[in-house]
Amino acid sequence: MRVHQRSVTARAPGKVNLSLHVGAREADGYHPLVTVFQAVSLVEEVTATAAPTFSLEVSGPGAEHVPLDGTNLALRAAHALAERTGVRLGARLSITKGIPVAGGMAGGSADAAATLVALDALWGTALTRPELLDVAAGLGADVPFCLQGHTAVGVGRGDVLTAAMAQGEFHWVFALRAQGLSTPEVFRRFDERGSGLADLPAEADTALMAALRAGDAVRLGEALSNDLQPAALELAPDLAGTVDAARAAGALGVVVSGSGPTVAVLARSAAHASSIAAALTVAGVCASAVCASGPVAGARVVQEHQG
Ligand SMILES: C[C@@](CO)(OP(=O)(O)O)[C@H](O)COP(=O)(O)OP(=O)(O)OC[C@H]1O[C@@H](n2ccc(N)nc2=O)[C@H](O)[C@@H]1O
Ligand SMILES: Nc1ncnc2c1ncn2[C@@H]1O[C@H](COP(=O)(O)OP(=O)(O)O)[C@@H](O)[C@H]1O
Repeated sequence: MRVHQRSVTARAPGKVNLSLHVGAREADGYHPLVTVFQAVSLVEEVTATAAPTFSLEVSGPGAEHVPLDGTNLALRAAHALAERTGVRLGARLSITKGIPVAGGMAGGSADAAATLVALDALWGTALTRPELLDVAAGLGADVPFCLQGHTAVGVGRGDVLTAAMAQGEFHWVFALRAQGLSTPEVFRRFDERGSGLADLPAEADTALMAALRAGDAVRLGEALSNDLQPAALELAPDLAGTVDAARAAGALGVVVSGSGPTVAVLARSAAHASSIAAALTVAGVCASAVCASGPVAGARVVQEHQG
């Protein structure tokens, strides 16, 4: 007889940094940031099933590049939640990837955020949002935003969040690169270039925040920026061709997402995004081009099975 265990499935979004200002490296190795995140409709799903010990399986695009050992962010999230709550239970975690691995879109962080939400429900630990955000911040700079979703300004390491006023739906094309970029390596190249010496702004760009409040995609496209982009382009010079091709295809704005190498391309509408994606694919300037929209909600439970 097959025994069905109780399980909970949670979904968490990837992100694009609409602007990313980076200051000089601090003693702890991290860089202070002023960034505006937008959560987008490329998502990860994590199913947590009751089990006496922890185990992990990963499927979907790029799954073969995801570590299955204790460094996996989903497993780290599970252990962090168990420690925080004193729970002595395990879980079988099954991740379905929809966010490019090592793509600058916070795929691993989304797995961690989805795992926290799924296990909080499965184990009945019922942490408050601030408590979950606190556990998330201990796992990585992007994890709190994957939990929160929508559009937000991030300062500190990018983990101190304030929700941003935004209206409307924005249409994106994400040009994916076959090989990812390592976030620490991009920050290292940023340091070598001496790029972090300019003063960090006190707050997020006024023009960008106004464009979000107005739901104005044209002005948002003009306001996109990323201090890590020159370092990412040095490490992956082929990205310059992707950026140029997206501009030539009529994009409202083009920016490397986070530490790259995914190139985020803002379009006027869903149909415009499809035509830009087709143009990038035909031009052969990326491994694939996927359409998505934002903002979307943060990590949340989407299904529960009672077992
Ligand atoms: C660059 C950004 C922009 O949103 O995103 P990604 O491109 O990774 O998606 C983030 O700052 C990345 O966040 P995340 O990937 O969660 O970083 P973590 O795991 O905490 O840190 C990985 C490494 O990145 C560097 N790091 C990260 C954040 C930060 N504010 N300063 C840093 O210098 C450090 O070298 C750190 O050891
Ligand atoms: N659950 C996970 N999914 C993807 N990558 C993970 C995961 N856990 C740990 N990693 C490691 O984190 C690195 C960064 O991956 P990812 O979060 O996808 O990209 P980025 O930090 O560029 O947004 C990967 O190369 C991988 O070694």
